[in-house]
Amino acid sequence: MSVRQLSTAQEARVVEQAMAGADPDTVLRPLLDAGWDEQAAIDAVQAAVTRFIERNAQQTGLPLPVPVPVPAEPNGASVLDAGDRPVQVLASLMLPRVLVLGGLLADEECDALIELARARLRRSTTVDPATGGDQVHADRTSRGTYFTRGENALCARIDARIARLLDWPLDHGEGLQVLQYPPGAEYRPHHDYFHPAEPGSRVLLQRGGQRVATVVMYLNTPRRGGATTFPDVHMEVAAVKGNAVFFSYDRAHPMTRTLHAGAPVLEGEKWIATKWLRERRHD
Ligand SMILES: O=C(O)CCC(=O)C(=O)O
Ligand SMILES: [Fe+2]
Repeated sequence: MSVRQLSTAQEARVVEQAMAGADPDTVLRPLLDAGWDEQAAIDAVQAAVTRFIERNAQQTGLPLPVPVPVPAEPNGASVLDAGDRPVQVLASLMLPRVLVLGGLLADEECDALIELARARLRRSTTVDPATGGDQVHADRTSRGTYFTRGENALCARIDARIARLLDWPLDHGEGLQVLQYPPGAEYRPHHDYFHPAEPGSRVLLQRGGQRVATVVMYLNTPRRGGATTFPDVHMEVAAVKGNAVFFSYDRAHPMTRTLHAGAPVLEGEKWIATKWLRERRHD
């Protein structure tokens, strides 16, 4: 069976509706009413939207979007299944795509992760744009450590929980990074993707491709300060023990509005665990 094509007017309507965030049923309804077979209508709508995205990317010079984890639909379930634990959806934003999650970790898991990390903390580094190696940088005044994937039973459990929650293969995730921010420490605004133009990114991209999403888990509740902020949209996520913030970026570009920061810790300290998700297998 040949792929049925939309008329120019139908295609324009589909793109307009998709851009306005219409749900799939609304977009498909006029085609079904006009006698289209359901699968043919879905294929035609998908093809139209893909063509639009490609044209738009070409015209604007933007990179093409890649698939990212989609843990929740707009106005979907309030509680997500993470396999061994229910996780609450506390807030959701479409651009940037941000989900604030409640109860991703149990209190005891937060405490245990802190204790495992405490023994091996080092001053945090950032990626050296020239080489892709690590460098100590004033933008990042925390101390931290990395665990390899599944390094111990607790990390393995958290790695598996996140893979299940995000429906993203376990081996596409980097190992957990745990950070401690003492009072006054912060992580200034940055993107988590590797900047394509920087020479050092080549090395990092060879192993697993781009980062496409981040999960920042709060291992304690700082007395004051230490929110994760998204300056492009003036949003703050409060650091609350056991909660997490998920955000995804379908291309390595500021248009994703995923610029974010760890705001200064004003009183007490702040502990987080970060999981970055890659496009491909990260070994
Ligand atoms: O500390 C935070 O809230 C954000 C941490 C962060 O941006 C990162 O680890 O990449
Ligand atoms: Fe970050």
